Amino acid sequence: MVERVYLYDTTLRDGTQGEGISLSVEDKLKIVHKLDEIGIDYIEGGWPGSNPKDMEFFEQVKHVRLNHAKITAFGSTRRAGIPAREDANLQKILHSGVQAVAIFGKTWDFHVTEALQTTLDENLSMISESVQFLKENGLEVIFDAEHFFDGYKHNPDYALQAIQAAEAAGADCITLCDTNGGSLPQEIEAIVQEVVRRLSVPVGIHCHNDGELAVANTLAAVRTGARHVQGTINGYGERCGNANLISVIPNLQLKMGYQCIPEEHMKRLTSLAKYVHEVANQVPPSNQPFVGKSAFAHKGGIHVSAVLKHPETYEHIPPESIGNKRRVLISELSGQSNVLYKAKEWNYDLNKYGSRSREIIAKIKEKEHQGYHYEAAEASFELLVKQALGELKDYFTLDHFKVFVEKTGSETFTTEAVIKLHVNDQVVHTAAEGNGPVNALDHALRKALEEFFPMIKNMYLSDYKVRVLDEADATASKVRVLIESSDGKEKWSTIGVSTNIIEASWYALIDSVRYYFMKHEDALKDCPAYQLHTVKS
Ligand SMILES: CC(=O)SCCNC(=O)CCNC(=O)[C@H](O)C(C)(C)COP(=O)(O)OP(=O)(O)OC[C@H]1O[C@@H](n2cnc3c(N)ncnc32)[C@H](O)[C@@H]1OP(=O)(O)O
Ligand SMILES: CC(=O)C(=O)O
Repeated sequence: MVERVYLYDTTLRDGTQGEGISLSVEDKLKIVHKLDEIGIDYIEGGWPGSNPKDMEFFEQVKHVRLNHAKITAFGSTRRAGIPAREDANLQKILHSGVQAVAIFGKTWDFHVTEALQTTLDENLSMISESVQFLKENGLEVIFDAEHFFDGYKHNPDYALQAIQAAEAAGADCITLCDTNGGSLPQEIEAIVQEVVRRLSVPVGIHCHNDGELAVANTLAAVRTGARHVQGTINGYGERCGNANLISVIPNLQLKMGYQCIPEEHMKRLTSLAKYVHEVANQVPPSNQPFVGKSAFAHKGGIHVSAVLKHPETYEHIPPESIGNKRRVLISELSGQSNVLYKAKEWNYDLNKYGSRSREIIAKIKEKEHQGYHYEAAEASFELLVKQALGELKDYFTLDHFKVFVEKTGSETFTTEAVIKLHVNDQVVHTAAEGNGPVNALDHALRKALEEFFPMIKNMYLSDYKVRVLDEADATASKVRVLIESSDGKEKWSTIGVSTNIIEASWYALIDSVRYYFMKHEDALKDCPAYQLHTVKS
């Protein structure tokens, strides 16, 4: 039978101890729903004794119907020198209305004498009396053995006495914490093995990522008997973060054969990770293992060639199994296979064009050498392919444009662009103002084309980025302009490179418009200018 590992999510508590992470009560409630849906067993909502926001969360979450997860509160053992029933933190946990609680207690003697500034015996009493008090009040109690691994390395007898005190007082699970995140997998394995041998209650693991080993250490603990795993979505957490459940889950379930969440929910991992990044207002790291945009993005030609034959040549798991997808990138490191793959994605059968894919590759490599970066501008790449195949329509041609920037005295800058284009056999000549030269050029181009292609009103520039390519040349440097455009439904990116920023912007701008027209050729039939010729490659 498949063995079960229980998941305890602390995104809403330890996750918010990460720099830059702050969640409102509404954010926390939204995340609770998603965690419950995917099958997390315990959701630690916060520390009721810490702040009014967490108290409000526990009030509001009482009205939320969950299918699976238990909402859990967090807190510490009682303060030194007072009875547990008089401890304000423990009282607040009881009033929070939860059925389960995790309380952390000291297991490293150094922390007892230096941080708590109390005696080793008093700390053992704090642990056992706090656990007992919460148990007597009907709660499921998880004891988080703070700094357990460091404590065990310095004074194993005391560390063991501390967790045995929690067990004797009735704790339902003892979670061993690598609080400073500095332990190595082999240390975790040996220590967890020893603890599992000595305790009768289930053992859990809670790892921090200071040595970049939180996931590895968590897996090592499970290998040697831990069956309760604590972590956060996307690895948010104090300092360098906590064990990332988004990586822990597929490793345990797909590779080590444990069951953590229902099999059919595995495909939701990618969207869960993105959702939590979004709510937490974090930019998702593209190289995040398993779920990042680049996690299955193949760039090197050798890789793409092999992946097309057998995906497992360069993929450790099928991307779809966790809801991600394979991508192929175009760059100077591409081979024919990259181009064939992309062409197939766009439904072009390059095989019928003989050696064209080689010519396309040669062109890309040459352009990338000039400063182009097609990986970030797939629309420009698609135009390049279409043009090379002789299938790109000649929507308009430029006669010339002029851009004027004027400043007189204390007046603000004014900018104007004049443009002359040919659309079929007609000439169009317009001018427009803008809040800068590229904006004025964009306005003038649109104004000129609007009469022939009214659909241009539906598209707009959604992002504009400039990067200086060879800074050593200062103001004579080459610049790369990347433009992102949208029609409200789709987004596409185009590129231009030149030593002149206006010229680079122009190339990116016209690619953006040409791409839009190319993708909506059916709609172009209703446009006054529909009599298009193809562009010579
Ligand atoms: C390993 C972890 O991640 S533990 C969780 C850490 N998270 C947080 O600290 C976030 C929430 N914390 C808070 O809101 C506040 O720190 C509070 C409300 C808990 C306490 O605030 P204050 O009463 O002002 O105390 P302060 O934060 O300055 O110091 C912590 C106190 O807790 C004591 N303490 C620390 N661990 C424990 C423990 N396991 N059991 C009992 N007391 C403890 C410390 O000795 C210190 O006591 P002192 O004030 O007598 O020196
Ligand atoms: C309990 C906890 O968060 C820790 O020891 O890291």
